[in-house]
Amino acid sequence: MDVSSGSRSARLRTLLGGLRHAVRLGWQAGPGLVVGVALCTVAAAVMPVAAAWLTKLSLELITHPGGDPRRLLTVGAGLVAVGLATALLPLAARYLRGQFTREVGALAQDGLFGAAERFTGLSRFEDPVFLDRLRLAQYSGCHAPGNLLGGVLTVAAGALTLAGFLGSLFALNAGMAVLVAMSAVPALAGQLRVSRRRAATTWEVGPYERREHFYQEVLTSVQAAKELRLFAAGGYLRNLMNDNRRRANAHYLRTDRRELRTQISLAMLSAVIAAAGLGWALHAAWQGRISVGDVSLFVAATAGVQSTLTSLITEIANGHQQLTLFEHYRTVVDSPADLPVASPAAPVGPLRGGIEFRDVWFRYAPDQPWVLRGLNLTIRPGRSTALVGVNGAGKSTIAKLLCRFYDPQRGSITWDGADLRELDPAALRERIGAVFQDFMHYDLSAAENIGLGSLDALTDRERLEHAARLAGVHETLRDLPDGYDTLLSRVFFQGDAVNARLGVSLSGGQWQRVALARALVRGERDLLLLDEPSSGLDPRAEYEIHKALLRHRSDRTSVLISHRLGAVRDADVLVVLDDGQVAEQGTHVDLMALDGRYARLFRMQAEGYQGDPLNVVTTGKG
Ligand SMILES: Nc1ncnc2c1ncn2[C@@H]1O[C@H](COP(=O)(O)OP(=O)(O)OP(=O)(O)O)[C@@H](O)[C@H]1O
Repeated sequence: MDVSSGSRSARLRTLLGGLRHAVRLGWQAGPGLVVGVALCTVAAAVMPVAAAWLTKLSLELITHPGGDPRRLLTVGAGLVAVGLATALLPLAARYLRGQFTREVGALAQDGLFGAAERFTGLSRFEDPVFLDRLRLAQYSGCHAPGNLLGGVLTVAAGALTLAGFLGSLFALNAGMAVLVAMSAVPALAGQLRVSRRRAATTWEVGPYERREHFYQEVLTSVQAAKELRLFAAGGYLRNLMNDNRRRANAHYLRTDRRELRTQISLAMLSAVIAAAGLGWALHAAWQGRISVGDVSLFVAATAGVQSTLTSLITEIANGHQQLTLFEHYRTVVDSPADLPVASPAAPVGPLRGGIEFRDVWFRYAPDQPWVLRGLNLTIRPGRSTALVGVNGAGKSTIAKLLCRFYDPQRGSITWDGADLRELDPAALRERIGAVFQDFMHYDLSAAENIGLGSLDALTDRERLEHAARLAGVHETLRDLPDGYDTLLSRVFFQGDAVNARLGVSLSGGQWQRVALARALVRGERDLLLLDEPSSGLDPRAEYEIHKALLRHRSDRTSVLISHRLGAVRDADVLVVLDDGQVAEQGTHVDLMALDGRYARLFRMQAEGYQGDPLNVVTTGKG
């Protein structure tokens, strides 16, 4: 629910729901800290009152000599204690609040990223609105509960002070007390409007700030540094970064101006009321109805009520803004599953009958073109299937659909006859090993870079080394300064602050082998997806790795994607994709005999290697 829209009562219900959620989160983070902060804040608020009473008592004891001196001593000691408490309590409250904010921030962050991890598909991470929300959720989840606790306590403490001042004013002029109190109503309404606008501004500037952040990252990332320096493109990106900052600032400026206008109106209203009150007080004193002392008390009480009301209203408006922003956190944490999961989900057995795409239509979003248009394809168990086609033909899309990162809009994909939508995605993925085209370089140790493929192998060095050997990268990793424990990163230090050492950077092909090892460490999974697993390898390495993989998976199901037809010609079935459908399929020999697209592409590549070097061609258009 968006708190900036909907009826007033719906908005209120949402805000109250948010408040309950924030309180629950705060309480989970540290009940002791919440109680500690509350006690310190309330105690600090009553200290001035205690000091006033003890001062009054001590003055009375002094002006009435002959009393018990021990009483004066006790009152004096009380005053010292109150003085000390007045100095120390705010410090203790600040310390506890800092600790509370850190604890609740860590808890909220864990909750948020736990929720993000529960999204089984990829579409949320490709949705700019969701990414904007995620950014605000991170901020508000970490800060809102702490700020709300502080706000609630400040309001409670302010209410105590306000009651004292308002009582004094009421004793002198009841009408004036009511008038000052009533002036809080437009002030509160105005400030709430401002806080709603502020929260809306934070949402509106989200896309600009996220883009600004992207440019900042690119301008300082080592991956982009080569191109940006060679192409001298840094200035262009810096301008884009500045442009997004300027746009965000323009939004903030508009909001600041509105806020200024509201606050000027409210300040003038307060001044008019205070002036009217002063006029009444002077007139009453002139006529002898009240004393000069009363005038001074009246002025002090009016100023006290107004300033306390202002700070109370500001706190309430801040709390309102925090709650409005906290809705982003709640929305992410309470988001429904992105892909429907059957309940109960059917078990996923070892692949025996094969995987079938039946009349599969798929596009990434309703406003985007179809990538697959009624695709029919069978992936036979125990066989290797190679997908071939021009750039954008949909090969990687098929690999992602096989992992159920998306669901097709029409048709079905079945695993041994069971629709993937009926299966538990985690159980399905347990049965799959994969190297994706855009595989990750993790700034972690070499062992972790492989072990992430199967967490139970993280501490099993033998398994890690076996996978690395299969991927042909064992010797490289073994010979690193700290072997498999070497950090594969140039942006973080290895070791602690005292013994910090630079990590190591691998070559593109070595990284690709590490990614392959990560897939292979999963062991004998039912399905292995290899999306361009050897594009960065030298020809000899590519040949060796393919031979090793064929040996390793001789009776296993594999889907290979490659533009280098020489690398996949030995696959049991070659599938040529075109226009979102299967254009040709068969063995290399079948397809060469067919003399269709595959044969043309294969001959072009072969000629490229043997003939005129200027005619080197791959299956890609781009
Ligand atoms: N995450 C995505 N969101 C939107 N469109 C996408 C996404 N991924 C791919 N596409 C589009 O889907 C089409 C198929 O892309 P896909 O990556 O499956 O092709 P491919 O055959 O693997 O290409 P290549 O040989 O270049 O790797 C392309 O037109 C691409 O623009």
